[in-house]
Amino acid sequence: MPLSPPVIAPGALPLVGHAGRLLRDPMEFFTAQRGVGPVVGIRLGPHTAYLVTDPELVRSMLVGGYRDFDKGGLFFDAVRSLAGNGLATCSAGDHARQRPLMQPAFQPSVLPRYTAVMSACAEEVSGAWQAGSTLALDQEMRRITALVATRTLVTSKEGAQAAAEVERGLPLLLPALHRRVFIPVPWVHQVPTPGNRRFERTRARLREAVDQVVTQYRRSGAGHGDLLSLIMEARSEEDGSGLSDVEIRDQIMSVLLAGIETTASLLSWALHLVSRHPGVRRRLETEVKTVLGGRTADHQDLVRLPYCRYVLTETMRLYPPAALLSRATTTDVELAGTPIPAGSDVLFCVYALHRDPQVFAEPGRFDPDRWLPERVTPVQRKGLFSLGAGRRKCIGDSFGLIEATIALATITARWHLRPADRRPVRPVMRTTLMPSSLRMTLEPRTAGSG
Ligand code: HEM
Repeated sequence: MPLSPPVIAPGALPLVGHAGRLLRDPMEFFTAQRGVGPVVGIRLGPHTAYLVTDPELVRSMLVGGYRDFDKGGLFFDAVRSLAGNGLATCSAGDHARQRPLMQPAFQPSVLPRYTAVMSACAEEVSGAWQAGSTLALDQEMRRITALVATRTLVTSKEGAQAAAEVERGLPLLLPALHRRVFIPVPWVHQVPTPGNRRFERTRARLREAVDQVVTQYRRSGAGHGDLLSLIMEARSEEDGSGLSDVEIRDQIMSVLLAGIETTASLLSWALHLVSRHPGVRRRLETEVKTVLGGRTADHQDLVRLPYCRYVLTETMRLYPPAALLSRATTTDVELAGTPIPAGSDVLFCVYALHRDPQVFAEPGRFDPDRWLPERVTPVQRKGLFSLGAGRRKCIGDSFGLIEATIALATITARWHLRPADRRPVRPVMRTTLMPSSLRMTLEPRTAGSG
């Protein structure tokens, strides 16, 4: 194929390029680029990034090309400023060493021990809600996932403090990180404006809290029976070495960020979609009532809640929590006839990829049944990137899905959620994709309402 430079996305302004549109409504902007070409140039000031819009090209990049397309680029450079060099952000070389050391903490045999805790956390938060009250459900979902983190990932007193700092700090840190993605000019973020100072203060508090966790686990020995203990105890099969203190600090930060915010986003969108689709809500309520019959959800229930899973999978298709991801090329490469020099930023927008009508019929429709075993197609399975693909696929995928299934079932068993806002709920990029607002009024489910 003859090589030619990328087509540049229309609408670039002098000096700033596409930065304004990207800051205003990135999902709309990225979705609009599908028709422009499989690889589209995006201008951010003097900088050109490459947006890949073709699902097959993205898969080939993630699966076969993971060394040429390494972690980095606009999105991960920004995340690295918070999460350091943990598993989610490290380069392929570090990843080959870190992933086997992290894997034992996430293997299927350890997950059942967390399910009861997840169930108790969802009961605790949703059990404290008052009938008739109106709540910001996205914040409540973050309360559940932060509580789960403190009771499964890092269970010490210091761990609870670190998770509380994450819960408090994320609403400020994540939108700021998002701005850093599209304004990749370091000095802009170093000017001592009130916003930048708040960012620095919050980040410093978070780092300090996480450092205290590492110090305390080192002093008292791991053995807390939590995920962090498993990570600290892991040893390389090759040379018997474990993770260093700095690596452990970065893993805690990564796991807290990834674990709390992504699952909170998934749950928020699921509650939003279910509240707007009465047919889906009724089927969900029937399944939950039949399976749980008023008792608390446990690990054995997971296989008996398939509709819950289809609802969550479909939610992540329409509103993937990790909606925008990036890579940095480590060598000169070529994608669909476009030459991409080493050191370039390559972006892919999972939200836009999931709305490709070639892959998903009626892509804008919320249809959990498209994931029924008799309906789902290989093209759909391959076109789903909500949990990534290839070697960098989400390590917490089962953990997050179990947590979301249990929380969705627990909330559905207790409550009807009625949207309290007339304004449409819009997707807003705050590093993860969150609803612009999710105020809902709570009505208890009566015995006969399912
Ligand atoms: C259901 C909610 C979740 C979603 C949608 C999600 C999404 C993702 C995605 C898309 C990736 C790949 C990113 C890329 O290719 O650049 C990823 C990686 C990762 N996730 Fe998740 N995640 C979720 C839950 C979790 C949880 C609960 C944890 C930890 C407890 C976690 C920890 C990680 C880590 C450490 C990585 C990096 C893996 C690697 O590079 O080897 N995630 N996640």
